[in-house]
Amino acid sequence: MTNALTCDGLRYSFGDTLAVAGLDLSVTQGEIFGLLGPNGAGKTTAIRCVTTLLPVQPGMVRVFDRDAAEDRMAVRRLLGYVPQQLSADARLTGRENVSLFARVFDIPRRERAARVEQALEAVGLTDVADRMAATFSGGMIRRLELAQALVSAPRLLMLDEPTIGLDPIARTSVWEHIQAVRAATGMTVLVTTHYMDEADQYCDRVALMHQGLIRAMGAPGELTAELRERRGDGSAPTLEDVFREVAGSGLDEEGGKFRDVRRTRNTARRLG
Ligand SMILES: Nc1ncnc2c1ncn2[C@@H]1O[C@H](COP(=O)(O)OP(=O)(O)OP(=O)(O)O)[C@@H](O)[C@H]1O
Repeated sequence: MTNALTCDGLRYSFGDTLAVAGLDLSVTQGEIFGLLGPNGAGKTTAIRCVTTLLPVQPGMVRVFDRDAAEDRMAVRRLLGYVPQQLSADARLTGRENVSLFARVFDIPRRERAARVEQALEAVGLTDVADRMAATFSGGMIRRLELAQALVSAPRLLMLDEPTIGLDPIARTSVWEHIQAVRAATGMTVLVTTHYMDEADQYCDRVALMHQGLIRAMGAPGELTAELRERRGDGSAPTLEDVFREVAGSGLDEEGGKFRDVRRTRNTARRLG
């Protein structure tokens, strides 16, 4: 079966900073795959390379067997992307925001209204679709952004820190909608997060990324079981413990550079 996404030695530098240092990754069709790591690990840069927003060399990124360097437009048509920074317009209603994306994606006029309704329904926003987005809670805004991405019926949906800054109830709701959409459509989902507990609960497989490289990859249960075996002391390690072992530090101590933390905090503040 064709992989939804293959990265083969993906590298990307900003000047002297090697943000992604040779990433090898395969995401199977239909899975929810988590790219995990602290601020500054290179997750967003890797995602931007896949979306074709950052240029890559031929052979480094393939989406459903289309090369991101050689077949950029075909790759873009297969993708949905919800960036970490907010992308909904507060002065438009929920429905207007999704309609705007339907026009941007060039969905034929006669299908547009139905596709917008489907997308709003998929994220549970039908009843509030005529309210201004400015009145939405942080969790509702995240779900609205999910609807914006879903309206084009992408085959690979990429979400950058979809639950950052949300309260636990809103986080659960965002994840449940992601799972429901996957179940209904068979869509593949690639999600970045630094919340290990969420990844453990909702992702089929995860890759733990640190300083531009993947340090461990597998189903969360497999990774923790392997560590339990290595330790052999009967303790029940978490994914956070696996990360600590492969990266030499926990996520909290890691911290990231000032600009990475500032960006995360800005997103969290605007949603909170
Ligand atoms: N536009 C940029 N210019 C210069 N350096 C950058 C830029 N974007 C990212 N970097 C650097 O590249 C590295 C990887 O950053 P990236 O944003 O990909 O990490 P991340 O894992 O997504 O973190 P976050 O959780 O903060 O989004 C960091 O060292 C970061 O400072």
